[in-house]
Order: sequence, then structure tokens, then C-alpha cells
Amino acid sequence: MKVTTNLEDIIESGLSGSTIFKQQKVLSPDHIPSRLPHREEKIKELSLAFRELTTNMGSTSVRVVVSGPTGTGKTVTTKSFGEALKKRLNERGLRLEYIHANCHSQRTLYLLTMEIASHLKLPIPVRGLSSQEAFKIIHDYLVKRNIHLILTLDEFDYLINTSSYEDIYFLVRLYDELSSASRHISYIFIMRDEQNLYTLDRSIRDHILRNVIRLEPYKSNELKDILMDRVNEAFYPNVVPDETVEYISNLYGHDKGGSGNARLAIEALEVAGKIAEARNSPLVLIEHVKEANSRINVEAGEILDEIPLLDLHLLIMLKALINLHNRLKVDSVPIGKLEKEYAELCAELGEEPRRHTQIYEYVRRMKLMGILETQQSGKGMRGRTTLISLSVPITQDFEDLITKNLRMKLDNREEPV
Ligand SMILES: Nc1ncnc2c1ncn2[C@@H]1O[C@H](COP(=O)(O)OP(=O)(O)OP(=O)(O)O)[C@@H](O)[C@H]1O
Repeated sequence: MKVTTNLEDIIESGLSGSTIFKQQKVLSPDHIPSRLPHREEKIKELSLAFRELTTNMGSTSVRVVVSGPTGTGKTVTTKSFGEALKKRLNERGLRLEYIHANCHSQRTLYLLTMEIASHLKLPIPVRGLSSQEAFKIIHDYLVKRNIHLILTLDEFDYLINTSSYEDIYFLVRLYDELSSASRHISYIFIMRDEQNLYTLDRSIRDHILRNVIRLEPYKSNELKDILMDRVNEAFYPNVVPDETVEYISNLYGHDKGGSGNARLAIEALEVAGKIAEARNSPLVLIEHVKEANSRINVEAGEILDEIPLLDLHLLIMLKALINLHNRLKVDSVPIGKLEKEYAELCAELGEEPRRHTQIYEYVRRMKLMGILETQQSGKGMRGRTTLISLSVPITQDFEDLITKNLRMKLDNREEPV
């Protein structure tokens, strides 16, 4: 009988209102906050890029690339900008539509076209039309109604890899393809790495790369401002001490060796809140964040599981990257330097180094596996080069794991006949 009562008590306390969260939904990744600390300047840059629309609507088509690593606010910044611009221009009597399409879900021109048609509530015959013909119908509709559409292609990197050259060419060089004198579609291309554009033909690339707005990983003081807003909205007053927010900001702040990813920082805050609640703690403490962090970082665990499956030369490359990291005390290294270090290590190990193109292929493969991250070098370096870094922190354990697997692969290599 007593057991039942206890169970009922537990369930009752679970069902009754939270003592920690006032409004947990503002911590969800889809929530669009009313303020975007440290992205005001980027929104200004977007406004400047689209300024011509206000004076020349109907005869101009703007293209902007918004790029940056994951969790730097690319989606939330463009969405907020698009919706605010729409509101502003509509108030001035100009007809603007904003569509934010995700190329992961809409991975072909056909699916994209259907998404736009559904947003505009425009019935399009499903059969008998090619995607390009359907797209032209949409354009005619926009011309007739004098509507300008800003189409944001989120995760455009993905479309590049999945769509045909013809479809991408058509989308990007729309106004070379359409015989329309008036221009009713502008684009925002969202990419993690604009270097992926270099896999495209120059005629397409040059059309896209005119205006690039780059979002950098967040520093710890920036994350602190972002988190404070969420704390005020999502939690009851005084439940999250300042030192907890500070701890998360330092953990994820790029200047403190973290990824600078706001999504992970917000997730850590939410998971820590849930842990505090489950432990009946009136406060969200640093120990709850630590526990939350180990739960969130299963991703890193999955990466570690891949290491024993890697081929010998991929392991040599990783070892070369670790050596450079230890020697130069930097997180990312130019690909040329990595290649040189790799060749030297191969010589030491009695292995024939792979050719240049193969090295690029290795990097691409490990990037797809989530082991490596690449970035285009910015100002301050001669020429442009690809910078390579590891996606997981280089700890002694990680180094030992690579060395152990490398040794095993070396021991098992076939003797030359
Ligand atoms: N400046 C900011 N102010 C408030 N919240 C932010 C800010 N930047 C990012 N966020 C929040 O961080 C999370 C991740 O942002 P977002 O999805 O826009 O990043 P992203 O760069 O598009 O990431 P990905 O490349 O992984 O898609 C979201 O919950 C978003 O609301």
C-alpha cells in the first residue's frame, strides 16, 4: 500500500508544474528569440545587401551567401532578417515573400519548387511538367502579382552534392535562363563552408560568391549574453546562478577552446535544468552542467568508435595532425603543412606517402565522417588555403587511441613481396 502511495506522489510531483522551468519551449532549437545578441551587425549587412530591393523592386535580384560553422546562428539570423524585412516592406506597400527552405529536406529542384508553390498556395500540376517548367510558372505568378520572393536555401552545401549540375545552374543563373526582363527572385545561400562552392563550375560560383557574410564561432562573452536572454525567459527567477551561465559560456566559447556553437550551449543549459529538476535541486548547478555535457557529447563518442575502422594512411594523417597541434600549439593547420608532416611521418614509418589528390580525398572522407573540420583561411595569410582541424578535443586519451590503432595497423600490414 505504501509503495503505491509513493509512486502516486512521484507521479503527482512530476505532473505538477515545474519548479525550474517557467517556459521550457524557448530553449528549443526552433524557437526564434526576439533579440539576437552579437548578430545585429550581420543583420545590418544583410539589410545593406538587400537595400536595392526597396528602390528597384522588380528589376533587381540579390544573392548573398551566409556562411559559418554549425551553431553560429546562420538559420536564426536569416529567418529573423527575412521576416522583419517582409514586415517592413509590406508596411511600405511593397509585396515581399520570404521562404526559408532546407535543402536537406528539399534536396532537388523538384522538391524545392513544390515547397515554394505550397508556400505561395499556388496549385501546380504535378504531372507532365519538368521542375524547370514548374519553376517558370512560379516566376510568372510572381511577375503577374508583382511579388518579390527571397528564397533562402539553407544547407546549400547539401544541394550541391545531391542535385544535378543543370538544376543548380538553372537556379543560380535564373535570369540567364528565363527570358523575363523583370526580376522577382533573390537568394540567400546558407553554407557551413563556402569552400564547397569550389566544386562547382566557375560560371555558377562567380554568380554566388559576390556577397559573403561570414558568421564566426561565438566567444564566451557572446555566448553568455545569448544564454542570459534564454535564462530570463525560460527559467524562474534566481534558479540559474550566474556562475552556471559563466561555466557553460567558458565551456563552449571559441576563445576558450570550445566550438563556439550556440546550439550546444543552449542544449547544455536545458539538459542541466532537467537534471536539476530530476534531482529536486532548487538551483541549476555547475555539477548539473557537467553531467549534461557528458550526455550531449555522445557525438564525440561516436567519432571515437570510427577510429579503429580507419585505414592505415588515414591514421597516419591524424597522427600528423596531432603532432602539428602539439608542436605548433594551434587548433587548425593549413593542408599543405599537414601534407608535409604526413609525408615525413610516412618516411619514418617506411610507408609510401599517398599522392596529393588522394590527400584531399582523405580529408573529404574524414570530414563526412565528422572527424575533421575544414575552413577556408581568412585574411592575414598569403593566398587562400584550407585549414584542417579535428572535431574532437585533442586529449592524451585521443592521442593514445590513434597511436594504438596506428601501431596495430602497422603490425598487420602486408610485407612487400
Ligand atoms: N545571436 C544569437 N542570439 C540568440 N540565439 C542564438 C544566436 N545565435 C544562435 N542562436 C541559437 O542557437 C541555436 C543554433 O542557431 P542556428 O540554428 O541559427 O545555427 P546555424 O549556424 O544555422 O547551425 P547549423 O549550421 O548547424 O544549421 C538556435 O537555437 C538559435 O536560436
